[in-house]
Amino acid sequence: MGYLSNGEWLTDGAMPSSSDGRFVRKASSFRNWVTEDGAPGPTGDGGFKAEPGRYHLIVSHACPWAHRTIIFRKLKKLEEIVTLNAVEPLMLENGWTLSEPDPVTGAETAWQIYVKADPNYSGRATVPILWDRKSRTIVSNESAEIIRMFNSAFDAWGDSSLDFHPKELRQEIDGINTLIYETVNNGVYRAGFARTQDAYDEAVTALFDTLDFLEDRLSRKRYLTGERLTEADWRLFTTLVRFDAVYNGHFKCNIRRIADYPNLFGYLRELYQVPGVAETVDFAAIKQHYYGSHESLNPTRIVPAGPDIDLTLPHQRQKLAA
Ligand SMILES: N[C@@H](CCC(=O)N[C@@H](CS)C(=O)NCC(=O)O)C(=O)O
Repeated sequence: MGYLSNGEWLTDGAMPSSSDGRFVRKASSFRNWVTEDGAPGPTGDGGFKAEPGRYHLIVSHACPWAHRTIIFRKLKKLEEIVTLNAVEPLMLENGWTLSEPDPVTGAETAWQIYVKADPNYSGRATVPILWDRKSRTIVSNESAEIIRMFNSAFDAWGDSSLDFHPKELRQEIDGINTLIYETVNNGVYRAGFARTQDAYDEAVTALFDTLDFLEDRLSRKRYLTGERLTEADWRLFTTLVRFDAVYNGHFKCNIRRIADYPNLFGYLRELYQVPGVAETVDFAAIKQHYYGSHESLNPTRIVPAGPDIDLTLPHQRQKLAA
């Protein structure tokens, strides 16, 4: 995996891991916010006013972080408001690449977009990227914040009746997000990219402890915070939907499959069946990306055939409605 050093693309870097073999994810660096009136958000600089046709989202269909932003764009009905372009599934020596130059930025790779935004940029060239046509820069490369922008900043055009981060549930959502981020969303990567047995054991144990906890919670509640679908559910969904297809085998998260957990599996099917969501899930791209991009984990790059799992089967979660 390559990275940028002072605007130069280098490919001799190892994946980020600490000296004790633990995988460490770097914090995102563009942290501005699109807001209704252009005022600065909780972090970063102002000047990014919500306007139709002004912003452009670069995603990978394989990436669970980018997938959150694709789901929010879809469910909040922002497809005509924020344009989208997707990189190719494989991430090799040039990092994420586009099959043809991006019509908005002119870039052929994700790293070129970072250099256009900051000619001296140092760090990884990750997706998602939210690009501003007007100031020709990156607004944000942090999915957790892009989904908050999509949730409310564009309500003049999108579906303002949907709120995935309602005030009265914010504290609960933030709490569950933290647990799920550390042990599940990033936990699968900490297991898969561990360089030592101890680092792997620690990650896989914490991951399955949380899955067991969530299984119990979802036996009583229809969604993570109760009766209402929130941001926390969509953040969990993008990891769950990849789990049996890639994390179970490729990242060695194989104590159990999601299909072995009746409640988590029913919940996964229900979220998958929310209108519009299934079309955001590209299993071929997901499998090709993971099995084909990480040579150190899968040198043959052979993509396994399974699993044979049907997410369109009835979920029967209605019985949990109050
Ligand atoms: N914190 C970021 C993480 C994004 C991220 O790590 N994306 C991965 C793809 S799944 C990526 O682009 N990796 C490229 C690299 O690390 O070089 C977010 O949630 O937006």
